Amino acid sequence: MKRIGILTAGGDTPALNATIAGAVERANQLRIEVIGLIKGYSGLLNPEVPHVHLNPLFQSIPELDAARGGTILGASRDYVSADDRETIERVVSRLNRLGVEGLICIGGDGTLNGMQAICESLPTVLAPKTIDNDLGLNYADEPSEFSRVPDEQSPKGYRYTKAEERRFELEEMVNFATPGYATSVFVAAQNVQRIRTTAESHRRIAVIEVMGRDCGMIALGTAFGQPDMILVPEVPVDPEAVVTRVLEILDCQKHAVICVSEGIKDAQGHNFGAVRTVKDPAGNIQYSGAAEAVKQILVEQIGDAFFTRKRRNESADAAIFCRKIGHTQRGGRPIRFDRFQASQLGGEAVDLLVEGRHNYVATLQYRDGGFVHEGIDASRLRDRWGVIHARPLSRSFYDEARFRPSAKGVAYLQAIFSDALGSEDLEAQRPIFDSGNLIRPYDSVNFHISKRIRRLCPDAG
Ligand SMILES: Nc1ncnc2c1ncn2[C@@H]1O[C@H](COP(=O)(O)OP(=O)(O)O)[C@@H](O)[C@H]1O
Ligand SMILES: O=P(O)(O)OC[C@H]1O[C@](O)(COP(=O)(O)O)[C@@H](O)[C@@H]1O
Repeated sequence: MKRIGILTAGGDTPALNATIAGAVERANQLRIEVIGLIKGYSGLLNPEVPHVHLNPLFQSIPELDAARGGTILGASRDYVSADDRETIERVVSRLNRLGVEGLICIGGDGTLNGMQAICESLPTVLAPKTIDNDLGLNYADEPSEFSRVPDEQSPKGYRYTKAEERRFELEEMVNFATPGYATSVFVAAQNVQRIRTTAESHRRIAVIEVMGRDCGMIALGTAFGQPDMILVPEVPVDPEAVVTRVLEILDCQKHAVICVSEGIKDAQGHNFGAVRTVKDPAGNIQYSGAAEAVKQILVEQIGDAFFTRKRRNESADAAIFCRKIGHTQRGGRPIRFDRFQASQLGGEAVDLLVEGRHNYVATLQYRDGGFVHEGIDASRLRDRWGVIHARPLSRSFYDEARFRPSAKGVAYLQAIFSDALGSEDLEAQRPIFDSGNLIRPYDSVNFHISKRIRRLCPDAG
């Protein structure tokens, strides 16, 4: 194999450049050229296929820095339909014209679905990414637990349901954690800590919303910031139980911090917040307002009198505030766990292509108290209809009565985070007060990369 392509698709994470850097480093050792494809699948759909040679003379370009968040290649959510054979053939012929003999897609479950269309014509490997940590399986036979049930509300006329999960050991998990997750938990947990002291001083209730779509992994990880309660999408939220617990907490500490995952649901499966369909045939939806919905319940159930009687704010509305951590969870420098594991998985993806694997996934496995990297056939992640489902947070990781991680959840988090941060991560915070920041404009990597971008002469059509 002389030349491979690499792209980053889906929502970005802080660890994408680390994965690219790891892949390029391994390719340098093997003397393979790496062509970076700009803006995910969008670049492949563009007849000019904007691209960058990432390792001229088998040396990484200086813009590629594993410690820099985001992706120097850009990312998008453009859809590649497996049914549109004409477009797929054009995409493959463009990659052939570029001399690309194998493709690494850095992405999550959506990216893997998109990759399926190409893998029949070109060897492809997925290097995982997603802050949501929903790419993988809790145990190998999990896909067989999904069934289809009729649903008139759904455009397809059906939806998927999952049987009760079985007991499993942590070592059975397929893709234990995904690069990007650790940094987002680091950011979210720090935010929880920061919001805590102001809620405490002013005797208020803070409702903090974190990302994750329908997976409560990020919310679970915020336990490191010691919120009083965590609400996750996998466990239906019972408003009465939430109010009771909040009152108990207020009774002993006069304030409360609640962390809610953006996708939390009630017993009927309805989302607490608003669900907005985005123009993405992949079916991605955007959640918003889960924290506000929880606040509303508390305002109505606890009422103004409770707060005024205790001279804690003039109303329930004033006493309860919401904060959405938002895209700060996806941005900035990756912490050591993400930098290291992302680079390793990037390298593993190159090795898998060189071994001649088609449609494979480079995964992180937990074995004997440490991590190993392993290639698996992507079909292992599919159910009997060929669908890849987002991995849910295992209910065994969550203590429903205490709204906290269970003992098993604690063991899972410890495995990832006990050595996740390096002293260099703390040192990297120092330059924030560099007085040069006050006078120098931001030096955008896009500006430098755009000088390196090359294009194919557009093909017919
Ligand atoms: N079933 C599918 N078929 C083709 N392309 C898909 C499919 N699902 C997702 N994609 C595409 O893969 C890319 C990444 O998907 P997305 O869901 O945004 O992120 P992630 O890979 O993190 O799950 C997007 O460009 C999306 O349009
Ligand atoms: O950037 P957008 O389009 O607002 O997307 C927000 C979504 O992206 C994520 O950060 C990551 O999603 P993907 O890994 O599926 O790309 C979700 O947690 C969140 O719901």
